[in-house]
Amino acid sequence: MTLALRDPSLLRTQCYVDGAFVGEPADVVRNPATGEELALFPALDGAAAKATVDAAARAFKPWSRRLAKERSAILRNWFDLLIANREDLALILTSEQGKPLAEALGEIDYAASYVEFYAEEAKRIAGETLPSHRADGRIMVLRQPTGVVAAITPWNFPAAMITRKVAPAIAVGCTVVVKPAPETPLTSLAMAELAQRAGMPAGVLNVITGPAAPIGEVFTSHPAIRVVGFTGSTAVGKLLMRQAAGTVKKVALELGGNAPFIVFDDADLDAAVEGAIAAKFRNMGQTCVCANRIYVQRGVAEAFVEKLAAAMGKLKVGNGLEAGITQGPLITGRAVEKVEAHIADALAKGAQLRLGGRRHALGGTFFEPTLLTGVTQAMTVAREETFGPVAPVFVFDTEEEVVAMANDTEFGLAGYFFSRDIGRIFRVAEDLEYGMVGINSGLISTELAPFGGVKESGNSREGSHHGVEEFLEKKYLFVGGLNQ
Ligand SMILES: NC(=O)C1=CN([C@@H]2O[C@H](COP(=O)(O)OP(=O)(O)OC[C@H]3O[C@@H](n4cnc5c(N)ncnc54)[C@H](OP(=O)(O)O)[C@@H]3O)[C@@H](O)[C@H]2O)C=CC1
Ligand SMILES: O=C(O)CCCC(=O)O
Repeated sequence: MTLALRDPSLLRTQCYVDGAFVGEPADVVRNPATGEELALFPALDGAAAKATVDAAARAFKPWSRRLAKERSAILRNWFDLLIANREDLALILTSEQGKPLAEALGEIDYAASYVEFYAEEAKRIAGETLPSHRADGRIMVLRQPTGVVAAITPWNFPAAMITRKVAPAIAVGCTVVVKPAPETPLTSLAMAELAQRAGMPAGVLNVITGPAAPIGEVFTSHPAIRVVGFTGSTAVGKLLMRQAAGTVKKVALELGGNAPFIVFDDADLDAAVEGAIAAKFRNMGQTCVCANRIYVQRGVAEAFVEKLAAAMGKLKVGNGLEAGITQGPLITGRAVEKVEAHIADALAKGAQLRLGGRRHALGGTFFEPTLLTGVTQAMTVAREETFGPVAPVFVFDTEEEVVAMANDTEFGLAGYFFSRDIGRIFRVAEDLEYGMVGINSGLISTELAPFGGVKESGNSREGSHHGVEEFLEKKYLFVGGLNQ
């Protein structure tokens, strides 16, 4: 299949290593909406991954010694090119990932916003002086780039999950090797092409594709790598953490969620429904911050469910490249099977099906937006991330009860609630064991805020001024002998 790109040279199908596009065609990337083959891309082995890390290690010293203002200018050029090419990038993204084109354009803008933010932040990395314990001495703290960073990213946000790791790392003087998900390599390679055009020196940003296990092994054992950044499943995050222990690397994890979405009886129900649609059905429910459990207070439960069903009835499933589509395909057949298993488990344990529940008539991996009621904590949907278009509604009576249910999970990424009671807003916000809480909003993502989780959902923050911390070491200098 050929994509109607304004700039066909953005369709890169080789890895980007040390400033050159390399590698032989091996694996297929397909359009999940049509099953069509889009391109072949390389499968680099562990030795090639090691050589790429070596190149990034060679590039580290010169890059870290460049003036912050120079690094900033190159990132700004990259941002400008990402925006100038947003239509082409979005077309590539929708073609390999499936999300509707309007959402893909939104993701490119979102991805670019991290590059813009950290281009600015590059110039604001300040150290400090501290009161000294000796009259003849001074204490200074330098903040220096950690070294080479490895980034392993998922298919659900093929652009934004890369820039929010790569941009802060490069801004402070680190160099980076990225392994994108095999479902979505083309967006990352197009972004690498634009980084090269932006003037990023060879070795500063590298993108390699290939089997995860040997590449992950190199990333977690190579002595030059100081930080491993990962967004993906909790199981793989734990594996990487174990592997990285051998060389005591920093491991910055952004893992799975099980987001509660709570509607109190004092909420604005229309706003809550709008928020639920945004939080549940963005990217077909394939987002780690997607609402996974919808808790509604008994007095408003039926009214909320009716309004939610009406809003879900307006969602339009289809090929994301067609006008008016709001729900693309799921990423793989495996993802469809997980959604089906969660629905079957809920129905077997007494839930009622209000809407959907089946594969969509379009076939492939398209799935009907599904509404379940009568859901309980005993069902799989209460415990595991569905990562699909299933809205399970639980009913609760009291604030204490719902906070306990919301926190009854090993995950702690995002939570949401709708209420107009100011006392409740602060009580519940403080009691929810989550890294991020959306209050009267179903959308919380922005480059301006620290994104990340607690418990088994992760251990780092991406975005805002906090997002550089993973990539900086503090070095303490003591200067003595000053009063002699
Ligand atoms: N937090 C989030 O945003 C995401 C959460 N998930 C959750 O995970 C579930 C499964 O999705 P899935 O795509 O399989 O997630 P994975 O965690 O398996 O994949 C995410 C990334 O990790 C890589 N990876 C897998 N195994 C290893 C390894 N041994 N060493 C290094 N890298 C590795 C993958 O590469 P490869 O595909 O080549 O194995 C991919 O690039 C979803 O249903 C969802 O619940 C998934 C994606 C994103
Ligand atoms: O699912 C994810 O990990 C990506 C989160 C997208 C966002 O930043 O909102």
